[in-house]
Amino acid sequence: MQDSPLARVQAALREAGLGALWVSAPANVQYLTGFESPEDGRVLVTQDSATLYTDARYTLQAAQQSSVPQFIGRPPESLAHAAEQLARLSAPAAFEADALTVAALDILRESWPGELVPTQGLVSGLRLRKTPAEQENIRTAQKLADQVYAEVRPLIQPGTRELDISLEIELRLRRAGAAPAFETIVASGLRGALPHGTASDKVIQEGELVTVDMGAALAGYNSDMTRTVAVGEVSGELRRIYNAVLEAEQAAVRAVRPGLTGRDLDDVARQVLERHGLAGAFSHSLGHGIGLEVHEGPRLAAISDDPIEAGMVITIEPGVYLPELGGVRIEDLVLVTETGYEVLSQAPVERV
Ligand SMILES: CSCC[C@H](N)C(=O)N1CCC[C@H]1C(=O)O
Repeated sequence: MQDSPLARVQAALREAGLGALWVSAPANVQYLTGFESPEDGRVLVTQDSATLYTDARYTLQAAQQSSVPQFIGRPPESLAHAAEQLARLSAPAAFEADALTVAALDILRESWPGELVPTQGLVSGLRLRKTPAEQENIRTAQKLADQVYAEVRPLIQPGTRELDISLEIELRLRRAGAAPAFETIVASGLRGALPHGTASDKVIQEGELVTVDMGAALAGYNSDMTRTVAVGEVSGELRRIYNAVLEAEQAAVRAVRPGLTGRDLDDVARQVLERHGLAGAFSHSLGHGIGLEVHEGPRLAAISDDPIEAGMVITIEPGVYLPELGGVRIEDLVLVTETGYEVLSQAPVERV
């Protein structure tokens, strides 16, 4: 309890001179309570209590899953209940500025007494470094993704539609009790130049590269991995960009250790691609943290000062996208350890 996420938020409230925090970001609601339908939940955390607010569709589920007491009801009753708690406080209450619409804030201001101040990162900052239990959840999700990828890899053949690859992946994830962490990306041939090229009805052809970007969501935690594979013999230019991306990816993975920033790692990959004359075609950032959300801190980007710390789980995913030729992305899921890194994604990276 002493070091639970809730206890740490309460300590942060005391330190910041805040009486309470209204938590509305779904991942933060789940992190603090264990409630697995967090889009329909909010939490009021005070310095010495916490209440999960949800509605009657979740009475039983919330009782089973939530580690904090529940109030079952909708606004205005739920907000009136929270107002009673807030009326007892002498310090201002805070809300999550990055997870509340202007309209929702207006309703809170009309419903509650006292000052309401914006905060950012109070809970999501705690989520950056994963506990051993969270690491295990992500590891398990990735193991399943590796297994599903291995089962589906033989289907990536001339004559198969991209859609049929993604359907197979998603069906197998669901059969195993998981869900796709995001809409599976299967981008073949020229479509490979689309970084978010979700599967289409395009038929895969001999001589194409196919990028598969997939993740499993299991027990609330997500995995994320990309492999690009060749179907038959590919052109020399496709082979060149594939090997450049692979070199960039491996260099960045090997550089991972605590003490760097997200920018340092992004630089490592970008410099390799620069040497190959391909940095201009690397149109996104190197990677991101992952956990209860697919995209969370730290950012691994040219503009990111985010520190890399032990316990973080990050993706390393450089890509090169050339509209006249296609594209390549290779992505591993990496745990930052005290001394360096551990690669969690085990699906083979193929030679092209
Ligand atoms: C829609 S989720 C995409 C998952 C993917 N692995 C990913 O994070 N990216 C693919 C292109 C870059 C990066 C991103 O920032 O979206």
